[in-house]
Amino acid sequence: MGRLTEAAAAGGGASAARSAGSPPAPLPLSSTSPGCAAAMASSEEDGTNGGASEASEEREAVGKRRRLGLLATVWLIFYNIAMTAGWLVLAIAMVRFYMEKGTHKGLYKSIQKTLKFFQTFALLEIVHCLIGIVPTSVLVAGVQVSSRIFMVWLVTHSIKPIQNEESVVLFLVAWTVTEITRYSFYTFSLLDHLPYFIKWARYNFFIILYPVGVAGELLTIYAALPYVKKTGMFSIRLPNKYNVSFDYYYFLLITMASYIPLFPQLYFHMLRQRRKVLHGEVIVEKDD
Ligand SMILES: CCCCCCCCCCCCC/C=C/C(=O)SCCNC(=O)CCNC(=O)[C@H](O)C(C)(C)COP(=O)(O)OP(=O)(O)OC[C@H]1O[C@@H](n2cnc3c(N)ncnc32)[C@H](O)[C@@H]1OP(=O)(O)O
Repeated sequence: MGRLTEAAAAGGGASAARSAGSPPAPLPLSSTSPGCAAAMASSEEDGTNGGASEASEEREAVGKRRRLGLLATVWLIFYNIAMTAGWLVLAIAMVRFYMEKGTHKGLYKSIQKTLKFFQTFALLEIVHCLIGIVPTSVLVAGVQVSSRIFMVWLVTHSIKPIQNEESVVLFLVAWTVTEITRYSFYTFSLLDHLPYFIKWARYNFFIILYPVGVAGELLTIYAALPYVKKTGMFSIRLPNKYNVSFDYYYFLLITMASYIPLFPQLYFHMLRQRRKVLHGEVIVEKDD
């Protein structure tokens, strides 16, 4: 999935096209949606964007609402508020647990229902992309959400002996901070009242939280390997009437290996988004 990325000086043409109502199209791995970028002049990193930029942002927001339609906007506001609230509840529960017990042991068990509910609910993000109410790439959202669902249901929920690993806390904290920031970013954006610090947090926290989260996930899968090998869980052995075999142990190894090509793509995608949104660069991406 090779691609050429060119960062150019900010320009408003594409943005104007979107504001005029051009439909959102499914995008390649990196979203090329110029929404924020075109609206923001490059002086924005320090939060001192001038009146012209604010007017431009306002026009952008009006265009975005028109493009989305009322029903989709209302739904997304509801969805993002619900998700922000859900992850906030999770954050509070984790802090309270640690303050009361002074250990991370038992933390996963105490928050697992809320985690499973809200992370599974996030499958709707793929639906949002598929039906075109958000311009995120289906592939980006798909990799992001499916790897989380996999971690929640097929690793941490299914393999009880690893639930007290420190690495579980690592990815839980990274996910929670990320999602509170991300969903509140979307909510305030849709309401046209985006505080600069939320925008800043959305496009800076990931620099640390993404590697921390991925490290937590990989270490957790690694910790699960001996148990999976010993029990043969989720594995199908030959001979059987379908003549099919599947080894969950090797599946986990392959999944771990797949982080090597996939994670850098997501990380560099976010770095490009950061340049676009915070520095006003327009990123033009072409398939090779
Ligand atoms: C079966 C097993 C499979 C296993 C596979 C294994 C391989 C996995 C390898 C990789 C693993 C990653 C694991 C992840 C770990 C973590 O999460 S660790 C914690 C740190 N994480 C992060 O920081 C996550 C960062 N990721 C994101 O922010 C996003 O999820 C994204 C999917 C990468 C997309 O970001 P981006 O391209 O910036 O797009 P969006 O933010 O989605 O925005 C594009 C436009 O769409 C609008 N929009 C999107 N969603 C909404 C919404 N819900 N409501 C309203 N609007 C939305 C958004 O505003 C943008 O609009 P414009 O401004 O108009 O462009």
